[in-house]
Amino acid sequence: MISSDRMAAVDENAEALGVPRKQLMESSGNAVARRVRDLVDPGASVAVVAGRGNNGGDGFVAARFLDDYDVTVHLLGRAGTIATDIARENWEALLRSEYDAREVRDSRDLDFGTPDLVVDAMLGTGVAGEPRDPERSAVEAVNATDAVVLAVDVPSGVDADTGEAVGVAVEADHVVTFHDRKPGLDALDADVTVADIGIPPAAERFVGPGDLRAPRRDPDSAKGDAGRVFVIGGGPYTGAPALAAQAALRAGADLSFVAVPESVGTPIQGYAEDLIVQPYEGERLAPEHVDGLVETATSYEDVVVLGPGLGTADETLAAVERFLESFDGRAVVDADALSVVPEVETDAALVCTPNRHELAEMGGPDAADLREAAGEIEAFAADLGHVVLAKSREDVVTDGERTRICRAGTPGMTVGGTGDTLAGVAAAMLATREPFDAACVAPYVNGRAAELLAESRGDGLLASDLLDAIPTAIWGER
Ligand SMILES: NC(=O)C1=CN([C@@H]2O[C@H](COP(=O)(O)OP(=O)(O)OC[C@H]3O[C@@H](n4cnc5c(N)ncnc54)[C@H](O)[C@@H]3O)[C@@H](O)[C@H]2O)[C@H](O)CC1
Ligand SMILES: [K+]
Repeated sequence: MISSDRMAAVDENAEALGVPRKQLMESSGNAVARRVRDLVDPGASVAVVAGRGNNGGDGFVAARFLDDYDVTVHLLGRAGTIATDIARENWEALLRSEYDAREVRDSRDLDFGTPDLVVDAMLGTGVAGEPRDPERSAVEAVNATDAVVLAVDVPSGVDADTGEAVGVAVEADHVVTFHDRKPGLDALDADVTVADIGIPPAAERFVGPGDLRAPRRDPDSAKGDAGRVFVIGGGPYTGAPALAAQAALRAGADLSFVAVPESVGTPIQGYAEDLIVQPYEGERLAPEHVDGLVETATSYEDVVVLGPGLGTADETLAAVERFLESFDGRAVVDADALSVVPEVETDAALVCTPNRHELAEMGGPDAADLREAAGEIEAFAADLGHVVLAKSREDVVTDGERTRICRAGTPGMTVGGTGDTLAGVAAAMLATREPFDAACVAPYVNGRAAELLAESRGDGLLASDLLDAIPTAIWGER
């Protein structure tokens, strides 16, 4: 089962893996034609009713695979308004080869005769709202025929995710959908087949550029803002919390707060004027600081980063435990704070970011090759009840049910501090995405940032160099 958002992401990932959309469209159209062959005999009359998006493009391709049928193609609207290059190219291919392909410039001119079969290629996953004319009239005309109706991907007017129709919708007898079932199709009274269109499994398994698409968290629950990040770190170390907090800003967070012992507040503020430093008394985090921190994080719905530079003093780890016991928001847990997670009962939604050694210390698999241990890491995350982003050359991201691999990055990233920037990016992503999504995208962004600097910095890369490259990794290349 695959949602339309995820499908669009996978589609873009496939393109980045060298399987362009036009090729997928060719396979889709071919699959539609094969289904036509199953349903009606050669010589039968087939009307392809096509919209101006890629759903229509699939219909144009299908026509080329049906030369032993009596095919007419009806484009709803003017060819000049075809929305995508690949659909337009396939339309023009029909014209050049003298297929019977017509523009329907006015819905009153809609006349596709009395075909044996109608291919509904009007609207697919790109539909927004109820079908407007000419699609609306065409949907009604299709429903009024006696023809067998074969819908491409999803019956026009039906929402692929919910199965609902806001206005009119095609009453399809058959649906050929692509790559994987769409959740909305289960509700339909139609026979559904799934066609393999040649999307490599890697497009789903590996995090890619498609995953960077618009945030998928419910905009209402995000309160319309890009999030405040609250880094709880520092004491024995000062660089780590500052890197995490700055990376969060570079990845789109609105505000970055750093709660640190007052002994290190001044140097940390000195690193960057963009940070809002909130000092608490003493030289390290201790249980007496926790109630105030929980209250701040909770009242502002901050995404917390817990761990960078905290150290391993007993009272600090007791404070981490106490924090997690009473916090019920979203947090990235990194570094020294990780060892506490398996011991604690928490209502918080956590993204844990262990490296290989920290993973083993948490009770996860002790493996030299994390990718090979992906199954065990998934089982560990299921047990833990939190998302695990296990960092290595190939990161393993899992919520205990789904597991993905992130291959982005460079050898230069073994330098200290890149884990801190990752934690900050993950927090910014967690402000606008679900935890698993955030955990998939964060190492991709951090790794892409390093890739962008590979030529200029090589093995001399510093974690602080990544800060500048993070925005380009997210927004620059799209
Ligand atoms: N990987 C894949 O799954 C592939 C899918 N393919 C097919 O592409 C469509 C989705 O194409 P897209 O261009 O995104 O959208 P649509 O064709 O569904 O529709 C967009 C088109 O329609 C107009 N429009 C939108 N809403 C309405 C409305 N309410 N009334 C009228 N018109 C509307 C909009 O302006 C656009 O012009 C997917 O379903 C598959 O069939 C590809 O083959 C590639 C691989
Ligand atoms: K359709």
